[in-house]
Amino acid sequence: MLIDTVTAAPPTPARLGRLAARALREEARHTPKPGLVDRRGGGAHRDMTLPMLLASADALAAPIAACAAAALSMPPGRDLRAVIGGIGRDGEQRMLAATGGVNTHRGALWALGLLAAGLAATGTVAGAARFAAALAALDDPAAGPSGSHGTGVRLRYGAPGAMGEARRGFPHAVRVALPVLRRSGRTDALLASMSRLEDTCLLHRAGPAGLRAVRAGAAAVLRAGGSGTAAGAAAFDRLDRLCRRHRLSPGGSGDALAAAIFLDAVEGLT
Ligand SMILES: CC(C)(COP(=O)(O)OP(=O)(O)OC[C@H]1O[C@@H](n2cnc3c(N)ncnc32)[C@H](O[C@H]2O[C@H](COP(=O)(O)OP(=O)(O)OP(=O)(O)O)[C@@H](O)[C@H]2O)[C@@H]1O)[C@@H](O)C(=O)NCCC(=O)NCCS
Ligand SMILES: Nc1ncnc2[nH]cnc12
Repeated sequence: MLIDTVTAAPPTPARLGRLAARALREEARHTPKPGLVDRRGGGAHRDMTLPMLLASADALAAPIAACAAAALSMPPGRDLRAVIGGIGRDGEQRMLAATGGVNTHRGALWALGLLAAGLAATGTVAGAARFAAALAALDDPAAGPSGSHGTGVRLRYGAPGAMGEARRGFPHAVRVALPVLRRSGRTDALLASMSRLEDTCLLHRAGPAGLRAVRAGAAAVLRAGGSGTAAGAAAFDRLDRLCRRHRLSPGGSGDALAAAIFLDAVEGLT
């Protein structure tokens, strides 16, 4: 269920930044997560560690707070999109400085930055999703050509990726992961997103076949009753091994889980 009640007062931008960084740390520490960095190690990522993700999370508190502050200081529209684009690019540099050049949280900064802006401006999760979608629909006037993996995958497979997800109001964070998080916990929330998201991280690494295998593996765990049942735990183990063996990373779903943890924490304040 999407809650659309107005909070007494939305948290301040600084608090939203702290809550977002905490959500990113909690997502990083949550264990086990197939293919993702967790307390056991780097999963499918040879160049990431848990301490690196924690440092990256802390580096993003300030830019996410700045996105929220910007949304309070001007009406939604092209000027705000331009300001938030600048904050986002600066935030990406901070992330890269904290990680020695590794893209740990580009998608997460994008999602949590836009959602924090929407929470500051509207005070509700549903309002934040609409606000984020409307801002993402506007072109970023300063965006240069991007050689990102997401761009490559969009050109090759037509996958809408992180941009498409934002333009739809982050449905995998808001409508898929968040309700499952509340009902069944973080592991199943991650799996719910993995079973449905067209993750450009998976497409880039393993093409449509890799994406299909991960989606099917996550769906199998949920069909078996979730990670908390014996049959679900066995299916989870198979998925975990598959991701490690073939270096399959559901990075976009890691971001969706972090966003859901963030939204849940903000709603919990009211
Ligand atoms: C719009 C931007 C997000 C840029 O998007 P683009 O797709 O061009 O860029 P990417 O660098 O590919 O980053 C997008 C990240 O989003 C995650 N993601 C993937 N699929 C989806 C999806 N369907 N929906 C939502 N999010 C998705 C994903 O993050 C994870 O992947 C990380 C690692 O990815 P990668 O760099 O490809 O690395 P590896 O596979 O590990 O590479 P090798 O080691 O093999 O080399 C992972 O850890 C997750 O975090 C994608 O990475 C946006 O950034 C933008 O426009 N920014 C400009 C500034 C701005 O306007 N900001 C405003 C708000 S702050
Ligand atoms: N735990 C994690 N491991 C790798 N990439 C991620 N992106 C977001 N969370 C992640």
